[in-house]
Amino acid sequence: MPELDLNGVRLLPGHLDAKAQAALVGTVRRICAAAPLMQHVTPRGQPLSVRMTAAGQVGWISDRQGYRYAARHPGGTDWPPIPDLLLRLWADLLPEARAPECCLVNFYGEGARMGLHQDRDEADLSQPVLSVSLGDDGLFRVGGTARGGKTRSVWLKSGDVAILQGAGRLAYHGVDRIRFGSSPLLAQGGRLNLTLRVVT
Ligand SMILES: O=C(O)CCC(=O)C(=O)O
Ligand SMILES: [Fe+2]
Repeated sequence: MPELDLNGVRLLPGHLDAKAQAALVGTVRRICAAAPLMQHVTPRGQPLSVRMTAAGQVGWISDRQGYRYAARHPGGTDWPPIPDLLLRLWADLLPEARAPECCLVNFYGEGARMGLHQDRDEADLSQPVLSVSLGDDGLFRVGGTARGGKTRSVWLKSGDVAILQGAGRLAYHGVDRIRFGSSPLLAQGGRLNLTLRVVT
C-alpha cells in the first residue's frame, strides 16, 4: 500500500504481514510476562485507560511523582530487552537513527483511548519515534506542532507502521477510539501499539 503523510507523520499501511504480526504478539507476551502491563495514573491521580509496560534500558511510567522514563518497572524488575524483530525493523526503516533505548507497549482494551499529546519526554528530539499497530483498529488523530490546530484522522490497522520524524516528530497525536473486536489477531480483542524510542 502507498505511504501516507499526515502532517509530517509517515504512515506505512500494511507494512507488517500476518506472520510478522503474529511473531510480534509472541514477543509482546514475553515482555508482559517479565514486566506486567500496568494501569498508570497521571500526576493528579487519574488512571490512564491504556495499560502499559516496556522493554529496553528504560521504560516510560507515570505516577503521582510525574511522567518519566525509569530504569525499572514499578514492580522492581529490570525491563526485558527490546525484541530483535523490532530492532531489525528500526534498522531497516531508520538506518540513520541511533539505536532505540525503549519499546513502550500500550494495550488498549475496550473503551481505551489516548488524548492528544506530543512525545517530548525524550532528550534528543532529532531522533524518530517508530510506532507499530497490532490487533484492533485504532482511530489515530494527528495535528500540527501547536495545540488546537487542525487535525486529521486515520484508522490504524494491524501491521501498520507510523514514523514520527522531522516535521512530524512533535506533531500532536492521539487515539480517539478503537474498534474493539475488529481484528482476529488478539483472541481476547484489543489493540497493541509498540513505540520504539531513543530516550537519552
Ligand atoms: O497507540 C498509538 O497509536 C499511539 C501511542 C502514543 O502516542 C504513545 O505511546 O505516545
Ligand atoms: Fe505519543
